[in-house]
Amino acid sequence: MAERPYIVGNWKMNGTRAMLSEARAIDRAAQRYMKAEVAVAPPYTLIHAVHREAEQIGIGAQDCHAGEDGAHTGDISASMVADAGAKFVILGHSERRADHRETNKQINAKIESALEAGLRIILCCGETLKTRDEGDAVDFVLKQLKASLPKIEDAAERLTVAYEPVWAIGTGKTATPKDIEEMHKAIRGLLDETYGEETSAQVRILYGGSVKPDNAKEILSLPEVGGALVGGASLSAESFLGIVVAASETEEA
Ligand SMILES: O=C(CO)COP(=O)(O)O
Repeated sequence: MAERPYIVGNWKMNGTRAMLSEARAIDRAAQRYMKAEVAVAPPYTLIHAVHREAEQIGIGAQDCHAGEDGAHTGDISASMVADAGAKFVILGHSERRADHRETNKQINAKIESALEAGLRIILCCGETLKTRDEGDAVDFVLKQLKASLPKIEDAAERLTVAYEPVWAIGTGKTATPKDIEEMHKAIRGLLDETYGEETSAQVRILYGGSVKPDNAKEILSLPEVGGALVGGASLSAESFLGIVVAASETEEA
């Protein structure tokens, strides 16, 4: 794959200003591993501060509202996160779908709004264990994506898809290489169908779900895996950088 592997830390609802030293350490070390593209998505409260610390890594948000501004107490718009220094936004994470009942339609509206604000998008998808056990994982994920993918031929280079099986998030369980490969190939097929092969080739597909330094190399070497979306292991510079190192070693694979 021509593009550098994309390693993104999703800090979720973790981090106070004490975490800024971790962000600084990640940023300084990332300058030595230029074969990987490294980014973190801190909570809203830290976006601006991490942005000020960072010279190398990309900074993103974990969500945004679909509207531009107005009476939406507690919400943050795409242009507001961009103003704080975010260059991308994670949308459709399974924790948002579960905790806030976000639908594919709402996620699609957020994507359009974020693209409008000039942000890059990481669109998450993934099945529950029940769906996988019923043999419907691929169909389910493709349906999620079909309903939320933006109509954006010209913005494809700003789109990344992240496959995150719900049952692998924060559980220490990872999907098998065979399952990851099967799902990523199916997602690529859908992207080819939706945007055409040339445009689809610009969209990276990340894997997320218990990625750690000791399994990163195997996962990142799989066909169609263009990087990783990392939760727990992104909260310390040491473990996150272990994944960045693995990514920079697998780049030629
Ligand atoms: O949800 C995830 C990243 O968005 C994955 O989380 P974990 O790496 O903690 O399993």
